[in-house]
Amino acid sequence: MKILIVSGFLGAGKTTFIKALAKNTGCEIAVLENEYGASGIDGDRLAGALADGTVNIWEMTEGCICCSAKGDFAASVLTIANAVDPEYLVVEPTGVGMLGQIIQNLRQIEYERIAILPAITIVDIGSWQHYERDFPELYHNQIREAGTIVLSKTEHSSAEEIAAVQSMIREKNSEAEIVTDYHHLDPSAWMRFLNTGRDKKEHDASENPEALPDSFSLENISLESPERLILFLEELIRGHFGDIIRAKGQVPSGGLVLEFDVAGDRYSIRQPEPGPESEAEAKGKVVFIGRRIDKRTIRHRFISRNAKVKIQSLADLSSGGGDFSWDFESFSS
Ligand SMILES: Nc1nc2c(ncn2[C@@H]2O[C@H](COP(=O)(O)OP(=O)(O)OP(=O)(O)O)[C@@H](O)[C@H]2O)c(=O)[nH]1
Repeated sequence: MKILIVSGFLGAGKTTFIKALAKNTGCEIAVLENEYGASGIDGDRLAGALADGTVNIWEMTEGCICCSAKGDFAASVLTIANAVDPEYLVVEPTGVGMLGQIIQNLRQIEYERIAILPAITIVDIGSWQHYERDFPELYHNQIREAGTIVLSKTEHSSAEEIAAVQSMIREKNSEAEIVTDYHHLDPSAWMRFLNTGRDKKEHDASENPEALPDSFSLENISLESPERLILFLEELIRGHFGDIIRAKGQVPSGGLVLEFDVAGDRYSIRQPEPGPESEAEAKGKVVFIGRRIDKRTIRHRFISRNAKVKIQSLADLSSGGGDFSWDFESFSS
């Protein structure tokens, strides 16, 4: 089993890239997601996009895979190797995972049958300056420790914008291959992400990230109509609910189930690709990551039936604790 880590900051485009990788290589791929907050959002999106069932997906929501003190991550990878043994295991850390620590954790279980490939880091061309300024330790760690850097959201970027981000990357990592437009790669070129041979780089697991944001999630919620969702997201990107860096989810809205994403200061809404869960069964699940999140106001914007609320301090999560959840009634009292 070969392990490929696809890292990148919150909302950079990791899940989108993994979908494209699975489709374009046609290889047997399993995915291990480290998610925060409401479970199943990325898993549902991958399952919907790859509905033919050729990909196995697991989620770990109760801990950070950077944390070497907890053996859960390495143990989960070993279990997948022993029980399923896919040709490739793609690991998607949370956007606030320290890449050097994740690779060092995996080193403990590397042997002839488990090979770690050089990691990929996705860099969002529209947000790198902002995130590099606010989270330099974390951001630079993800760039320094990667073997390949893939730029995302470059469709409307100028040559100067691409050159500027390339020069920032080169200062931190002079050896990584930089892929500037993965959406237009030849099908044969996709295999180079998987045919790289083992990772030979030295990795630094000693670094610690700066204070991390918190996460707040709600499940079993809905909205009256699609218009309500638009109004809510407009308020969100204007900062009405705190300093939200990333939000995503799916919400039954009137007669439709809608999927939304907020990354940086932009939002998008779409209908989910058909997956294993039918529209009628689809439950509302939303997660917000940021600082000073106005949880009460957010909660009041949604209609809730036995809503499940979960709050995680991502900083505590990195050291293996700080995760708690309770039902809607006890939250309101
Ligand atoms: N235009 C454009 N949008 C993209 C691209 N990659 C990702 N996106 C959009 O960016 C948003 C976030 O993408 P995801 O793939 O969910 O990002 P992620 O890194 O997996 O997010 P987290 O796991 O929450 O950190 C979604 O709305 C995607 O459709 C890209 O290359 N171009």
